Amino acid sequence: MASMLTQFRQLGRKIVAVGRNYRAHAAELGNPVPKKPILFLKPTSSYITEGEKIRIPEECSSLHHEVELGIVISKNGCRISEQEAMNYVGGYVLALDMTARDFQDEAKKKGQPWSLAKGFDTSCPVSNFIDKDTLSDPSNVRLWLKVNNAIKQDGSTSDMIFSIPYLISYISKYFKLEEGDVILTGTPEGVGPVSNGDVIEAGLGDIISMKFTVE
Ligand SMILES: O=C([O-])CC(=O)C(=O)O
Ligand SMILES: [Mg+2]
Repeated sequence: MASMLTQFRQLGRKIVAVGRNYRAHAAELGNPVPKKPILFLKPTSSYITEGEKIRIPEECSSLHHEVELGIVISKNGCRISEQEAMNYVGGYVLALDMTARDFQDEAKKKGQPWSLAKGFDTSCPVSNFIDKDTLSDPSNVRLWLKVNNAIKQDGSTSDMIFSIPYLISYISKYFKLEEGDVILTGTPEGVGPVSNGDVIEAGLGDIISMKFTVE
């Protein structure tokens, strides 16, 4: 189970993240609903696994949690059709797209990239690898997140604007997808700040849960 995770870390494959894929999350930050997927990359050096701590980046005053379903790609492909897309899914991973919201707000205002806001060390905590068969319907699964035991995010992947097959097809028009790549599919509403000492617990239905401490 964990071997695939170790493998995608060692391969150093890319993390392609999708922004604003849930209407309610776009709305809560005052952003328009996108007509096309918004894509950004996180470096593989941002991965951490349970036992490692989330570190608030230097000079960040608003570190936000975003719980997301991650798709792990099983084979290389370009220009994958929507019909073929699910054949490229090797499994799933529960992920946090930790975001330095103040950095992102500043970047948005200045028309600058989000790399620092989204790609700093420890910004991509992930669960153990989830086998494809364990998650029979990725298009309808609960995503939840608690901070210090208080529920903050409680959504369903059924509210995604762009479906998993659509995202795989769209992304692969521009980026070659490779074995071990991870696609982060966006966060539902309820994002918010965390502080030093907070414990973040997140889960995918009752299939998997994970815990990370902010330090
Ligand atoms: O920072 C944002 O709001 C965009 C994003 O990653 C998401 O919607 O998951
Ligand atoms: Mg996100």
